[in-house]
Amino acid sequence: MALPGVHRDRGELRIRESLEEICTDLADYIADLSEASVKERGVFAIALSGGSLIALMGKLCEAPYNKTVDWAKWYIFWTDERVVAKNHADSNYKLAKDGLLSKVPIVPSHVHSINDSLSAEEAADEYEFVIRQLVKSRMVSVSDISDCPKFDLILLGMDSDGHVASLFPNHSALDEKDRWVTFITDSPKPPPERITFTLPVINSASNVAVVVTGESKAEAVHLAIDDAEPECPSLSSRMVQPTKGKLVWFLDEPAASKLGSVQFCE
Ligand SMILES: O=C1O[C@H](COP(=O)(O)O)[C@@H](O)[C@H](O)[C@H]1O
Repeated sequence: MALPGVHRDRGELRIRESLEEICTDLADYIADLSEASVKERGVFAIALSGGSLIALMGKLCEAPYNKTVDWAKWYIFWTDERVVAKNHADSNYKLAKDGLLSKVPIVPSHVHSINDSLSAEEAADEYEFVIRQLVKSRMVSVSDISDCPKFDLILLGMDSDGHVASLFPNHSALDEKDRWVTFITDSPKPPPERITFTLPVINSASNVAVVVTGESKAEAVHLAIDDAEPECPSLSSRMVQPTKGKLVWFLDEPAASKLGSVQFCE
């Protein structure tokens, strides 16, 4: 059963009973945004996360999406990446390639992953430079408020600690306001070295979707969406507040099970 609604100032909540429903709704959502962006701009600039998200995007590899989405117009980026070889089991690029990109007709030169031969700091700097070039060429739009890149869609997962991308609780990376891409070398979740979009970039997107499933994440979903609690850690998931863009949460019922008295706006 779908429980659509808009949580006051925390975006649209799409709570679904089954993973099957989430996968279908997510595929429709992405396909619709892709069509609208291609119609408006001629391209679709999408940033992927790793983790459970890629499997939840699996419907896009099937009919009708595999034949109806204009894949050649997609430009693909990562919201975060582990600083490991691209063929390493921990690589978000490998996860997406194996689970999605190898199954749809993406243009290889439109796939922008990090240079895995560099240090974390160098990889972050170079990734930001690549994005800056694509903003200059208007392949990626630019926010008229923050001068940050305005991705057409940023897809986030959220771990049970409430982090999105590689922006971990109480980490100094949460405070980064100037860089578009930063790096960490002390990730509490292995591997330790990662690059990540910063919050100004995430919050400059035209659309942000946070896709969260499973009861293990219910407390983090509550902390991310419901009214702030005293002593709540600094959670990047709570700081996802697009300046002008639209925020949508895709939740299964177990992940949404601890949401408080959600004030749905009609
Ligand atoms: O380490 C990471 O974790 C998050 C969440 O993963 P999930 O499996 O709990 O959905 C992921 O979004 C991020 O890209 C990844 O680097």
